[in-house]
Amino acid sequence: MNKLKLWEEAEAYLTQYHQELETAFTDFKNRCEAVKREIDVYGTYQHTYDELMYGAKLAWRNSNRCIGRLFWERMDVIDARKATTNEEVFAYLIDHIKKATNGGKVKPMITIFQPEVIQSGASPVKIWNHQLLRYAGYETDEGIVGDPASIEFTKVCQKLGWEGKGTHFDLLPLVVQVNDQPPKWQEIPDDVVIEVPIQHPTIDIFAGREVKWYAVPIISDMRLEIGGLSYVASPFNGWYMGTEIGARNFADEDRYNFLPLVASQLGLNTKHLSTLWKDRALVELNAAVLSSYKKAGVSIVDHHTAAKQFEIFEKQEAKHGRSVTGKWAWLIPPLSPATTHIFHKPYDNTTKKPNYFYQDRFWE
Ligand code: HEM
Ligand SMILES: N=C(Nc1cccc(CNC[C@@H]2CCCN2)c1)c1cccs1
Repeated sequence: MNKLKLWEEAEAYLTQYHQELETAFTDFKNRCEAVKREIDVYGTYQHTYDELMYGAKLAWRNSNRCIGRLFWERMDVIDARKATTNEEVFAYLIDHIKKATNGGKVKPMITIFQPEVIQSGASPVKIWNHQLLRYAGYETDEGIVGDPASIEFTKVCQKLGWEGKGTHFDLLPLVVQVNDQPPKWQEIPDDVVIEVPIQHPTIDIFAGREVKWYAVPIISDMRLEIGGLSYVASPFNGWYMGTEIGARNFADEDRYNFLPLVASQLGLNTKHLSTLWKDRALVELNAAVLSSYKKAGVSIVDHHTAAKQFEIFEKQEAKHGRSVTGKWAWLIPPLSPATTHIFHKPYDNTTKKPNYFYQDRFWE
């Protein structure tokens, strides 16, 4: 990005920042002058902590695929821009897992490392994980063990020297890279992770198998763009919506594929699709996920409540004269979508900035 483009992006963000926070006009003008000069001299600029914090929250508010945006203003923002070594990065990541887990009362949080260097496009800190907590996947002679979605990344970790136990629920190591040196990996200490045993309240739906899932989803491979600056390592978490686990991670045929087992434990006739055995199994599986998290005292939201919260978000935004953008196909939940208001209306999928974006995998 050249200096002029960067200034245009910076000015657009500073304008929104000062307008929404209703700061004094002179403060806005002085800040613009300072940033303009900084870009002119250094080819880049530094956000103040407040600009960084508000930008991360706006990026969440602008995330078209997110149903959880009602709480966009309530997020802890950790400034990790001074971290430069692998050890410092690992420490921030483990601290993030600990603080966000908060004993089960999950706190939305983001940890923001140094931005990409505008001139060279180099990124000083890279996180190779898709999520800080995720289970390994292995291809074995007896078939796939663990999470099929992790098979490729698990091989990368094994090439780096990591060895998993080979169970269906092996937490992958953290893999980070600084200044394009070779990546380093580190196991996550057991005591900072909460995992939830998944059981149905009344039926043995997994036929005695130990099934669990981790408490906190922490996305660590997206790029946070604020005012022209790209924070390529900015892991963020919320809490889970039950269907993510019960209707996708456990139900997809190319994930844990538990529906046939659950249906058979429910005594359903799986010979004909028309018996709706998949639908009955899905409901019991999702009920089991929600009741298990609740029993464990770990935050989770059901898809009906989440849709109601999103409706309040839409009304709140309208009251502030702001348009809500969204991606319909992602906002509707994968279970009983038409029972939510979202299904019955269109959404404008325009991309506003600041926002979170996909970026190329650092390990391919
Ligand atoms: C607080 C509770 C939250 C809930 C219940 C929630 C729920 C969800 C769900 C269900 C999805 C769809 C995920 C999928 O289908 O794979 C999603 C997507 C997304 N959420 Fe949220 N969210 C929450 C907080 C956050 C926070 C704190 C951020 C960032 C600061 C965020 C940013 C996003 C983004 C960027 C996506 C799209 C991801 C992609 O395109 O792969 N969400 N959210
Ligand atoms: N509840 C959450 N779920 C979530 C949010 C964003 C992205 C993801 C992972 N999405 C990718 C998966 C894999 C393909 C389709 N879904 C999960 C949150 C994760 C981080 C903050 S909220």
